[in-house]
Amino acid sequence: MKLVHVAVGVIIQDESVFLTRRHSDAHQGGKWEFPGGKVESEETVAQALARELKEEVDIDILACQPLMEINHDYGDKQVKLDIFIVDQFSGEPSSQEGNEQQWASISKLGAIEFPEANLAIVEKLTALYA
Ligand SMILES: Nc1nc2c([nH]c(=O)n2[C@H]2C[C@H](O)[C@@H](COP(=O)(O)OP(=O)(O)OP(=O)(O)O)O2)c(=O)[nH]1
Ligand SMILES: [Mg+2]
Repeated sequence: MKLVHVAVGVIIQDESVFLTRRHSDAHQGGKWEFPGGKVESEETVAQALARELKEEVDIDILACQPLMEINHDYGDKQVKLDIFIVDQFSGEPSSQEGNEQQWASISKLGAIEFPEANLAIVEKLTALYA
């Protein structure tokens, strides 16, 4: 089974979070996600998070805090998500890879289609911020 370690950034501003939509042909395609991606072998999780958020949404992280870690088995792929709250950054997040994007109110995250592993993230964000 393929195991992937993923750094994930919950970019928060004014009680909303920044989401991008996964390409339809990607794993979990078409679903909304928090920007992020695979931790490369020579990187720390923090380095991977900074690199992915720069590449995918063109922001520089000024401060982040660990939120939670989720291990999830999709059947075809096992993921370990290392999730961080990113509440201080420079630049305005904007999808660099042509994906759809949106700022979504934390109180309305329950209505958005995420990959299954994200359910626990939505629950925690709702409890903390909504
Ligand atoms: N970025 C991100 N990935 C998520 C979330 N929820 C979730 O299950 N995943 C899964 C989907 C993918 O299997 C994996 C992320 O891997 P990825 O393929 O997007 O990694 P990457 O950005 O490095 O992209 P690439 O190497 O394929 O170009 O984690 C989420 O909220 N954000
Ligand atoms: Mg990615």
